[in-house]
Amino acid sequence: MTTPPADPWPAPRADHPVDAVVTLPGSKSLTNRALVLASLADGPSVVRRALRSRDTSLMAAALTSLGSHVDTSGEDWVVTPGVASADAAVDCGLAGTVMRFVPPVAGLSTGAFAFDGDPHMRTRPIGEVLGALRALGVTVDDDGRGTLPFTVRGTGSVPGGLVVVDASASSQFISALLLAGARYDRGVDVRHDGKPVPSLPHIDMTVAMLREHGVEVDDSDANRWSVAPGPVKPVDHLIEPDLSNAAPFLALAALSGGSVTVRDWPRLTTQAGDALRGILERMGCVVSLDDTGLTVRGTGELHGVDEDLHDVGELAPAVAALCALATSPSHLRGIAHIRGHETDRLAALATELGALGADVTEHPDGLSLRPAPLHGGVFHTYADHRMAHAGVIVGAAVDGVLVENVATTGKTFPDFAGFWSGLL
Ligand SMILES: O=C(O)C1=C[C@@H](OP(=O)(O)O)[C@@H](O)[C@H](O)C1
Ligand SMILES: C=C(OP(=O)(O)O)C(=O)O
Repeated sequence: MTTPPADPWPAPRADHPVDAVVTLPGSKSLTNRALVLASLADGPSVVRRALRSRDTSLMAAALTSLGSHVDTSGEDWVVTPGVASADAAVDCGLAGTVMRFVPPVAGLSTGAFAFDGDPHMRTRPIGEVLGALRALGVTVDDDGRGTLPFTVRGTGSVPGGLVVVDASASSQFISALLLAGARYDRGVDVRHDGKPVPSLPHIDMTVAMLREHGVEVDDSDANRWSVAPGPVKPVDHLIEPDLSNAAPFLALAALSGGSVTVRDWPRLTTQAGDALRGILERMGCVVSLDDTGLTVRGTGELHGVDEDLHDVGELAPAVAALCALATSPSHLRGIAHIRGHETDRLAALATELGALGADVTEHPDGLSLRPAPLHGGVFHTYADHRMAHAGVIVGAAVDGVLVENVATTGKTFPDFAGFWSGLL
């Protein structure tokens, strides 16, 4: 048992170039997709090197409530599909993947499944998924606000078919319908109608994993994804390290002028975090990928950048923190949708970086930052793991930064504070 970190937590300073080789925990997005697909398969699957964190434990518990057996006792999790024998409550915590991916699966189980989550989760959007499920033949009871709480009444089968959604608030709306769609009587044909869908690499990840499970997916037209009805083959997945959670560690090399290697960085991946390679290079780092992993070397230069992060919005908090330390202005664009993440990340970043002296302007769809001297103070996280990452990045470069509720990193990274301190 690790001791909980102090709250607020004095973020350790990197007062020397940090040289480290790190092995990071598995990807949240890959683990939770692997668990969902395993629960829909026609035999048991193994999820190797599963991420053990709050979001993935909530997913395992949710799928257990729907009748699957999920053995999480070892490093490799074993999922045996099944159907529920009783009504159940599903706790989504603050996990978008649980709130969006599980209701379409619940329609295939039998019983009344009552979904709820953390207080902030009741403000994150889900209405488009609930509307789509109704159009596909699933009964959903809610109060009409399009948020938690709601109840899915599963009957053991879902007619499926064509559905139109506006997924401009979250790519997870599309992934959710695709993941369960092969098990619907007519499959699903999902069309997006609205402003551009954010985080497209995450939909590509869904499609790639469905294909690994033998599911036929047609994504040849923009804004349309069609999943043919059919069985989901059991597959053993080896989970890659979480590349988005690599951001603070690579940032440490960038800001301290050191060198950090993240072991087992895949040469080919569907993870959005892979975009860090280009972003850090544009900020002035030397980046190389070899058989050991990805190495980022800080050069002593940290340039500002102009980045459209629409596809990789989950990187925005860490990138914004680095931009606040850069020696030239930055503009981060295309990320209005991250206002619907664990907190309104644009408002939270503007407030918290600003409180430490950053010259930051909040725009409807992004942030701009100009060089300014930073100082210590309390950095609030709003229960958002990636806000905590932003706080520790600034704290590594600036004296006296205290990160409130650093333990919120447990959403996707066990004992983050202990691991981080171990490098400094
Ligand atoms: O499907 C997924 O695993 C995710 C999709 C993205 O969500 P949005 O499309 O809501 O940005 C991403 O930001 C989130 O961290 C994980
Ligand atoms: C947006 C995120 O999470 P979630 O899966 O809860 O949407 C995130 O991890 O940055």
